[in-house]
Amino acid sequence: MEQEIFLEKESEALLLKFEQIADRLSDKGYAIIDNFLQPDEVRNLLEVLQLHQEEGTFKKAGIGPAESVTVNRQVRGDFIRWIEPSEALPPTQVFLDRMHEILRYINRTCFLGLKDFEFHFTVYPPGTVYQRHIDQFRTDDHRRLSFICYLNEDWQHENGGNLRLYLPNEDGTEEEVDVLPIAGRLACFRADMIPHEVLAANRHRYSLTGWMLDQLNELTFL
Ligand SMILES: O=C(O)CCC(=O)C(=O)O
Ligand SMILES: [Fe+2]
Repeated sequence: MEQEIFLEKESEALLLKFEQIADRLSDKGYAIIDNFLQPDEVRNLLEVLQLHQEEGTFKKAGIGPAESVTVNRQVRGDFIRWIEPSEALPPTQVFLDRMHEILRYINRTCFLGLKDFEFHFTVYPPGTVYQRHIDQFRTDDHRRLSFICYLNEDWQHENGGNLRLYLPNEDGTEEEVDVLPIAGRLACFRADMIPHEVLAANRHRYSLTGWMLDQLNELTFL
């Protein structure tokens, strides 16, 4: 009985978060939601991330075949490990299920016609950055919304590593919003509209990064 009441409260709280995501995305083009992941979910996902590190399945992230490795490293210093849903470990599956729920909620409320998503685990070693960019960099790109969930326990301002969003004003100027990558926090934004960058941190910076797509995932490589 108590468990049921607890679950009800949990799903109410989650629904409230989905509402906030949808409202803020349509209103301002971005949303920052705290406690999107509970501390135990963060811990479990960190364990999976560590497991993937031990397996050696993280790869240096790329920015396109034309770039040289050195240029690439200056532009983007993270290591990534794509999630294959059919092979996801239980904590990752819980996370993917939540993303499915969000996708359905956003489609009901925002009419974006989202069809699928893709996510990877991400590690930024100390001192690495991702320079200013937009996630939907080509017109035939199917990324509509960017989602980042941070997994950094006990992260302080002194640790750096902010996500910096550049919000376009109507008069052509920009407003900067800095987001500290604290555990459980979700940052999401319009992939086609909002330039952003990752600033250097003095600790390893862990996250799950992904995109809501307007086409089924397996087709995006065609
Ligand atoms: O980790 C972040 O805060 C943002 C990552 C990012 O911009 C990207 O992977 O495209
Ligand atoms: Fe990005």
